[in-house]
Amino acid sequence: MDIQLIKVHGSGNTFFLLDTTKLPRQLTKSEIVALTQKLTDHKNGLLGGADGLLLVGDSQKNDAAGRMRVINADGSEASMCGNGLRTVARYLAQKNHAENFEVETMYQNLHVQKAQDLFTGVSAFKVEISPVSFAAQDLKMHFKAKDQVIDEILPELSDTLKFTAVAVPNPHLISFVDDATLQGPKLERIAAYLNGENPYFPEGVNVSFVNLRAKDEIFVRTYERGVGFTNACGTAMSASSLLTARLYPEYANFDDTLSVYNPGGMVKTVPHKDGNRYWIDLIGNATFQDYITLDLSAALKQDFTDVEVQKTTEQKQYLQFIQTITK
Ligand SMILES: N[C@@H](CCC[C@H](N)C(=O)O)C(=O)O
Repeated sequence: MDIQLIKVHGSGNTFFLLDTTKLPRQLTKSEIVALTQKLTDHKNGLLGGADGLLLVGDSQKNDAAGRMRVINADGSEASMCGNGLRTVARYLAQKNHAENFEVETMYQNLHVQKAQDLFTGVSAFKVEISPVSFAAQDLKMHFKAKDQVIDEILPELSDTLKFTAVAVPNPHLISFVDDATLQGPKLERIAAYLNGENPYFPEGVNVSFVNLRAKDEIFVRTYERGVGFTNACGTAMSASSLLTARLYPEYANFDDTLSVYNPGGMVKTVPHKDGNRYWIDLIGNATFQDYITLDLSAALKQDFTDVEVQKTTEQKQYLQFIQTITK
């Protein structure tokens, strides 16, 4: 069976996007896991691999333009993906000739909207990141007698770093650090531990270090659950922006725009608060790099010899955009 994929990225967070409505039959769970692992493998995968697979389907209740499922590189399914949602929004916008609509995700329909191009040929979308929760049960977090962790030292992880745990709705553990710590080995040590067998986050957690750069400017480095280090994680950047406004009001205000730099580029975010409800707007590129046709059974054997690839010029333009920003 031939399948069509698009290799896409948001801030260098890379995915293969598959419109499952175009398949003659639906894929089984084990085919989805195996296909993701074979495609995304950075050594032997397709086109240098990727960080995950995005499945675009029909909205189940028919109250959204489509549905997004997110499969991490290791085959686990995530409840949300901010960078991926921008590319799915662009895909559905083109498919349905619409600019402003909702996309169904695991827990909630989310509002998405076309935004102004970031640069010539660099399409951008604004997506809603929601629902937000600090509750241990939503994070599937188990620190003794703690219902939430907000800006506290967790001696189980580090004697000096303060952490905040927040679900948006996928789980994030975030620490604000200085420049040396941002680039140092602690992030990998802590994140690799929490994404292996451990009593605190048995289902794993995305871990980010954030550096406050200037008013309305932060840098975020993330080690993702189910993937490892990625160039950027949209939900992590959104959660980090919200925490900047909540914990460091001298660096950001709710309802104001932040520039969030990351190893793969830059996005804009706007954290919002209404009583106890938080949400974030995430605005950034939705880049389509390659249109791909391949045979499913060959792909499941990691045989990519007969794959047809049509490269776009969008990555060239994205790299030009990157030249215009200072990290
Ligand atoms: N890269 C994504 C997040 C993908 C899911 C994450 N690894 C998880 O398991 O929660 C983003 O841009 O938000």
